[in-house]
Amino acid sequence: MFEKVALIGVGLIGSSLSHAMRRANLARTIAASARTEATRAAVRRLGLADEVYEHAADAVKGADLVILCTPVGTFDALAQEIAPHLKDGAILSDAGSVKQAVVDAVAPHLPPHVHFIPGHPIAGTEFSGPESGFAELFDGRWTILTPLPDADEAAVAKLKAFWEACGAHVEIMEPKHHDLVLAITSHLPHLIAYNIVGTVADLEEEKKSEVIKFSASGFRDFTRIAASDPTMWRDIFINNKEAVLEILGRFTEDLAAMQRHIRWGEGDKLFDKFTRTRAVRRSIIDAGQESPEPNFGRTPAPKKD
Ligand SMILES: NC(=O)C1=CN([C@@H]2O[C@H](COP(=O)(O)OP(=O)(O)OC[C@H]3O[C@@H](n4cnc5c(N)ncnc54)[C@H](O)[C@@H]3O)[C@@H](O)[C@H]2O)C=CC1
Ligand SMILES: O=C(O)C(=O)Cc1ccc(O)cc1
Repeated sequence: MFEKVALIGVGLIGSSLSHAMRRANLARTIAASARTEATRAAVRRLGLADEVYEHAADAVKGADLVILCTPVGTFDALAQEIAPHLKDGAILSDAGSVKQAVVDAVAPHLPPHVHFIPGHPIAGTEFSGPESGFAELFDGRWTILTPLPDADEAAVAKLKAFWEACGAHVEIMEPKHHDLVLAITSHLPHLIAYNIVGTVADLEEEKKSEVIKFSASGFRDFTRIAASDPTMWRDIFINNKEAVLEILGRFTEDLAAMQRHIRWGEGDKLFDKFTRTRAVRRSIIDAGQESPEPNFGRTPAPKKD
């Protein structure tokens, strides 16, 4: 599909993209850039790229498709660095979890001959780094593309075909709409997990060890999410401030209502709420968005010897 694809950053998403591209034979050459020698050594050892560079500017030379796979807070500087080196007609995309801030950070640096089409695979795990990726990560999951209004249709179609060949379903959205949807479905749950596990982390030692000893699966599920990469999630909240604060406002109102129901013994109100939430779970399962196998698509494939 592409002569040369450049992956900037080879963590969970970059390495999974490499595996998915190899699986479907989507690139004749995969180039990658990674800042540290340790990551570059892992990339070579795992065969994740044919060309490995320290600097993004070197990796993008001659690439038909470039995908930024680093935390979103790095995109502004990276776009500045690579802009002069991008090939005529190259597609530049990304995997960042927020979209309007990415458009604002990247687009101003780009020359007109580059097709910038932001993207976001709604697939991941709490693991990071080049060893954590696997080819099946995107299978049956959504990737959202947020092209600008004047985007080249052929380039959008090509990037869509690329993600489909990586196993994903593709949807096109406005960046701001994406950010609001993801604030609800992904960013708020992560914030809640960081908060609940943070509350436990701040308990005095004796209580904390009891929580760990007797932790039920509900709390364990939160610890999985709260183990996600701190840099990545710091950048997501800082760059999706408006939508996260909007949805957090609603969340705190609903939480206060539940607090009231408990205080006043309004069991019927709690029962109604829990009945409605159960229906949401049901509809996710019916829509095929949750596999019967626990944590499918969120845990890495077993390591091969
Ligand atoms: N982890 C997840 O579940 C998902 C993450 N994303 C998005 O994909 C992007 C990548 O995330 P992951 O692969 O999970 O992260 P990761 O932490 O596994 O990998 C990121 C890589 O970028 C490198 N990096 C960091 N700063 C850099 C810089 N200034 N210049 C060059 N390289 C730098 C890191 O060393 C690391 O190798 C993020 O923007 C994230 O929001 C999207 C969907 C799911
Ligand atoms: O591991 C989980 O539960 C996730 O929610 C993974 C994830 C993290 C960030 C994204 O932008 C998309 C998916």
